[in-house]
Amino acid sequence: MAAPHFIQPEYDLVFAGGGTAGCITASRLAAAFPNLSILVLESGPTTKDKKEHIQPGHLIAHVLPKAKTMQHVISQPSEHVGGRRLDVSTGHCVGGWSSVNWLYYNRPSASDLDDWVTEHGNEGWSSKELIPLFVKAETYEAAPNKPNHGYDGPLKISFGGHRLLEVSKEFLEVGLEIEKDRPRADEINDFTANSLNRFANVPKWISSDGRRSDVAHHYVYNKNLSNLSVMDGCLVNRVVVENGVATGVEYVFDKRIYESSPQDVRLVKARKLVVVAAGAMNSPLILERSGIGRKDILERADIRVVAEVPGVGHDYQDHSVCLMPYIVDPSYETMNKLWRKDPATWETATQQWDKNGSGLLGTSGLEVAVKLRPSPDELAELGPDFLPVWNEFFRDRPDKPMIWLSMIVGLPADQSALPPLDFIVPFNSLNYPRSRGHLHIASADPYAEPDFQSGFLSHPADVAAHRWAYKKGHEITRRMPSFRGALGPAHPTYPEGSPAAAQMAAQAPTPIDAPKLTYSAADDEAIDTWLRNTIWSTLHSLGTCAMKPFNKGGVVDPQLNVYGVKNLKVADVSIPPSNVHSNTYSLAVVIGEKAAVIIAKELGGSI
Ligand SMILES: Cc1cc2nc3c(=O)[nH]c(=O)nc-3n(C[C@H](O)[C@H](O)[C@H](O)COP(=O)(O)OP(=O)(O)OC[C@H]3O[C@@H](n4cnc5c(N)ncnc54)[C@H](O)[C@@H]3O)c2cc1C
Repeated sequence: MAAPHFIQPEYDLVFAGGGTAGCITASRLAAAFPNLSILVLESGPTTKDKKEHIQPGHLIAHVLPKAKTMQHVISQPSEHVGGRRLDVSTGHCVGGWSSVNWLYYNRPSASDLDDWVTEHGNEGWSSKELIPLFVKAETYEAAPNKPNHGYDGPLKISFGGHRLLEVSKEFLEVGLEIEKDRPRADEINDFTANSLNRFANVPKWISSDGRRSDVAHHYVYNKNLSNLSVMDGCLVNRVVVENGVATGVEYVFDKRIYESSPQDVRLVKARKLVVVAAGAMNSPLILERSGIGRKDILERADIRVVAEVPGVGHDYQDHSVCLMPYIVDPSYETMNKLWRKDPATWETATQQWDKNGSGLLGTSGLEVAVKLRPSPDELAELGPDFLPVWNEFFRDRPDKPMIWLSMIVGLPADQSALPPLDFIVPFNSLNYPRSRGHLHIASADPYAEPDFQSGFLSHPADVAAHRWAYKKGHEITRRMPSFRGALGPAHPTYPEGSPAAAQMAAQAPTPIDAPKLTYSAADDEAIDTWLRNTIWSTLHSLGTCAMKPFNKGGVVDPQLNVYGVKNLKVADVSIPPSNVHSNTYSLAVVIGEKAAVIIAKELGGSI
């Protein structure tokens, strides 16, 4: 299909990328300045009124290999991950990752944000200044009258149309029983240390009537703003910079969406400002294609240097994740029954959702979590590789967890490649990995694969943290009454004769009061090898256009201006200068809101 758009030659503001932060900033500005013309160019397809973007349980559609709503970014092979090339996908549609993500509601610690000021010099980005923006964006249906939550913002947060599956309940019950120092809480998102070491049923970015709280439907489609044009299938190649000023962008109609569109390069001018909001996996690539980046990287791709900004794409960060798939008794309700379209489950779920948004289609199957910060005894278990990181980074920051343990009630993969069983997947997401990667262009072609390295497990402390947390997850899961065994090939292969190896063969739950497994050095080595062969990304890529001083590797200043170019900003999850412990949707939302405030002020108004 050829692209149907009519795009004017000039707008006041042009956005490269119509994802989470981009849609929010553009929508807030369009509403506040009715005379301002705003264009958003989004490379992915429209999401309007499509069930796979509205029904949370339908998210499996985006996991399928041929899904056009995801862009698969493949890393270079690395010895640290067993020589594998990792697929770190990113949302590729209007609404970006907010339209395809797993809907788990999670917020950073206050110190994660305060570090951006105290360590990286970004005035205006402290927790005190940002928390009101978290509050402004949400309607917290999960509980009334909670401090630091909002009750009239665009994005609804609740437990979804399906509050807690039986298997999730078991996870909480067993966790509470064997982790006596980690009690139950009804809130683990209050920005403080009170959120740590507590088991909780977590709310989701889902309204209580079972609908995904994406930004496309809640900031754009429902607003009908006549001065805001969001064009799908428009792939931005580069920002045009003339005499040090960004004056517009060049784009092509994305052939992955509009297959028969001619590939001629089009130009749209920006009278006031260009905002790059293409996400952490694409914003640095747009800058580099525009001639903004490290000199040798630009020259290698035959691109004229417009501004030498060596920090572009330099410090890729993420949360590496360790997934632990287990089989559960078929009598339990799991998302696998829905995802493989078991006729009875699908029919019931459809009826329930059509009636009032309830049932399995009203959840993502991600319902429980505990944010783990090790006790002194546990620090000893973590061993000498982790201790220096504890002393240097964690010890004096009591609101920072090391890792969070959560669980998906289902194995989220192409179901046609799986046996027709019921699974649960506990997983550990490492909060502040020491490992770093990079993301650069390898060519000037906007469709070309980038030069990407995740950096995962290149620091021994990260391996130690994952090894420790894997054992913790296993101790809980093997005691759950629904447990029917580990999915063999997806767990460590221990040396013959070790107690851990015997346990791997178990197909029935372990008594709750059984002693914890002990692991030999050889067992630990088996876990490390398995980690390297299976570690993956939580898909929380960030930091590739960091907001830091220029001489410390920064790409943008605290007003989000790209160093060395006028009228050009970056606004998305590529700008955090350091990691946060939480998932990153809440962060993208607050960056979108903050960017709107900054730009509104520069335009002589306020939001
Ligand atoms: C599968 C998945 C599950 C996740 N689960 C959770 C979760 O449960 N909870 C949570 O808090 N976070 C989750 N996240 C992360 C979170 O959703 C993202 O970090 C956040 O939404 C990113 O927002 P952003 O604005 O930085 O980028 P995006 O939302 O990705 O926006 C960037 C947009 O730019 C577009 N674009 C890219 N290149 C170009 C170009 N050249 N021209 C034009 N357009 C372009 C992209 O298509 C995209 O729409 C998940 C992410 C993924 C991928």
